[in-house]
Amino acid sequence: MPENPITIAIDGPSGSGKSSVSKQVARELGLTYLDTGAMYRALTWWCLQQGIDLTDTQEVAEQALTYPLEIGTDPDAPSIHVGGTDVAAAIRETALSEQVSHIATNLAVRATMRDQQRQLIADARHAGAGIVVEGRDITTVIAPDADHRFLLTASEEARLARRARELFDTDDAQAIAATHNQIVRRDAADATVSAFFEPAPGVVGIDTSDLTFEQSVGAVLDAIAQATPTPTPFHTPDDGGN
Ligand SMILES: Nc1ncnc2c1ncn2[C@@H]1O[C@H](COP(=O)(O)OP(=O)(O)OP(=O)(O)O)[C@@H](O)[C@H]1O
Ligand SMILES: Nc1ccn([C@H]2C[C@H](O)[C@@H](COP(=O)(O)O)O2)c(=O)n1
Repeated sequence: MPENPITIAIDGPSGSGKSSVSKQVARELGLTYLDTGAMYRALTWWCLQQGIDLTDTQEVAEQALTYPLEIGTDPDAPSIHVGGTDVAAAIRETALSEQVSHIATNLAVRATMRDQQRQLIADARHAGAGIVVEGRDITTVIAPDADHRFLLTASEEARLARRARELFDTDDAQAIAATHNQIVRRDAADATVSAFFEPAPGVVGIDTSDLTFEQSVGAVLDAIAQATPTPTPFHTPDDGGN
């Protein structure tokens, strides 16, 4: 268990690779992993289940305070339940992805999510575990004091192709067109409340457009290694420096 558990914050637009890269970085460094986007998705699922109008900002904000979320932080088995129901698959469905921005642009919801996410990070640290946290506002709002902060980017073309391949197993023109709402339209809405296209000062930007997945993970790990000072051996004044 690390004595001084680190926090690694990773942001980026849709399809930049932040979820898959963050999970792998957490595995390789033996850290826990928090997918904050899953929390917005889970609240969306819950509100839809309750028949709540997602544009009713006050009602949705009240649900954010009380919805029965349980989120696991094991990068090998990230789990998410709402009211005891496993929602891991349901929150990735296209229909839900196309509605989650109603929730993510609700400023009262964001304030509640900020408190909940900071508490989850604090819980991990108190348990002696480091954590990789990914989303849209982790480097800037949730954990601006994180030990390492990254913004993963990729060209729109690369991001559309990745998501099309994930959803349809092909990146032909029809698949790209069907993916447009989930990437371009959603990012445009989400970018009205968070800045995730350009790295904030002090945040390391990594363009993954022309990288393989493994190279993206390597770029993050290399940057962490370079920024981590190697301990210098301790010498007493009379040991001659040996
Ligand atoms: N160079 C790369 N870096 C990261 N992921 C890549 C790369 N090349 C291809 N991929 C693939 O692209 C997909 C990226 O999906 P991922 O869910 O990680 O993105 P995301 O940024 O978290 O998107 P969203 O915010 O919509 O969930 C994965 O299937 C991943 O394997
Ligand atoms: N810190 C965060 C995390 C996510 N969001 C928004 C952006 C998306 O519309 C939605 C789902 O995120 P994804 O699973 O696609 O990463 O939640 C946000 O605003 N802030």
